[in-house]
Parts: sequence; C-alpha cells; structure tokens
Amino acid sequence: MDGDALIEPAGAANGARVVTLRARPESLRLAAEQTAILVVDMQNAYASPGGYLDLAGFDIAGAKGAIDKIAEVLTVARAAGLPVIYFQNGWDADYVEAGGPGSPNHFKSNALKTMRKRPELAGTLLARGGWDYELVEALAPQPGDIRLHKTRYSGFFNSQLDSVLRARGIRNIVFVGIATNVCVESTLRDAFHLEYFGVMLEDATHQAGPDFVQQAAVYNIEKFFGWVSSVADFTAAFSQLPES
Ligand SMILES: C/C(=C/NC(N)=O)C(=O)O
Repeated sequence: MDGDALIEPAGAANGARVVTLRARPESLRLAAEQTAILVVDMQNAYASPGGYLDLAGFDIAGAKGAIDKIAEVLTVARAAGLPVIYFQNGWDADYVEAGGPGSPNHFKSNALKTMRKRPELAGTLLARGGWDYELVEALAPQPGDIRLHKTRYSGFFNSQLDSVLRARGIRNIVFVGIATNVCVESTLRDAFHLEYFGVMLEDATHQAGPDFVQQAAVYNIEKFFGWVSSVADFTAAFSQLPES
C-alpha cells in the first residue's frame, strides 16, 4: 500500500455517507450513495461441481470460499443500502447469442468447445433456462437486487449495465465473482475506460486457470485499472454506516 495515500472520487453530494476503504495501491474515500456491488457470474456454470468450468477441466476448488465471502459482502452491502447487481453470463437456448462461426466467441468459448467435444452435453452449458446458467443457491438474489444478462466476458458489452449505473448515480463499483481473470477483469477494465472507479475484493473472487492468473489479474487491476481490497476491509468500512 502506498503509505497514507487516499483517493477521493470527485462529485459526492453534500450529506453523502462517506467511508474510507482500505485498498491497494491507495485507500479510497467512497460515498455509499455512489457505490454498487457487482456480483459477476456466480452461476452453477462457474462455481458448482458438474458446472461448465468443472466439466471443462478447470479447478473450481476455490469457488466455495468465494461463495462464502460474497455472502458476507452482500449482507453488509444490503444493510448499508448499496445496490446489488448480479450478472449471469450465457446465451439463449438455441445459442444464437453465442454468435456462430462468424464470431471469435464460437472458437474461444470453452463452454462451446466442451459441448462440441462432448455432444452429450449439447444444449446444457450456459443456456438460459438451464441449471448451469442459474445463480448458485447460496447467493440467491433478494427483493430489490438487480439481475442482468450478458453474452460476452465484459459486463459492459451489449448489456444494460452502464444505463443501470448512470441512472442511480453510481461512480464506484465493488467487484466480486468468478472468474477473476476473465469476466471480472474484463468488466473492471471497461469500467475504467468508462470513468468508473473499480475495486475488486480479491478474496471474494476465484480464477479460471492456474494460481498465477489470479496474481496477474490482481497485479493488472492494482497497477493499471483500479484498486484491490478484501472482504474484511470492505466490512470494516461499510458496516460502520447507519442502516439505510
Ligand atoms: C472462462 C469463462 C469465464 N467466464 C467468467 N464468468 O469469467 C467463460 O465464460 O468461458
């Protein structure tokens, strides 16, 4: 951490409930009214045994820990009145949204590749309406939470996210979810380009791939695109706020 350095996003209204969140490389002064939680793709596909990542051969052992940490974050966030936005990644049941052979997604998506390799799985992975696409039970949305759908790794691409955030005056996005190095990092990078302040709670994420990709994503975010914090620091900051 960079000593006492503190970043304060401009534009908090008078009377805003402001907290200091310990983060790297600098701590952040955040107005609760301008801060939202983004829960990235906590679906059976990414976090449950028998889901897409597991079937495709990725190690999902760390997913359970991420689920538990995200549950802690959501309890604190809801009590503080922060909007909670869930993303679900995938496509329609006929995979029209996956793009077909004219799209690089057709060739790069490991879900599509796994289904081509194992035809018995055809139609099951990341298809809206199926178990794989559903959010894990332990993180079921609560009344008032927002659910958004996306079809590519970045949550800003062809989705309602930017409108939903701007309509609520959100400037700061706290990221949790799976996978750190794919959809979390892609969305946080786009957030940076759209002038949002992105903070990832690293212990509430899990990567797709070896440990070094988690470390690389943390490095990229801390060094270039945003800030990195922890669930304990988030809790310490936001649980001080009076219930909204
Ligand atoms: C590998 C992968 C990651 N998705 C995500 N939610 O980060 C995929 O969707 O294929």
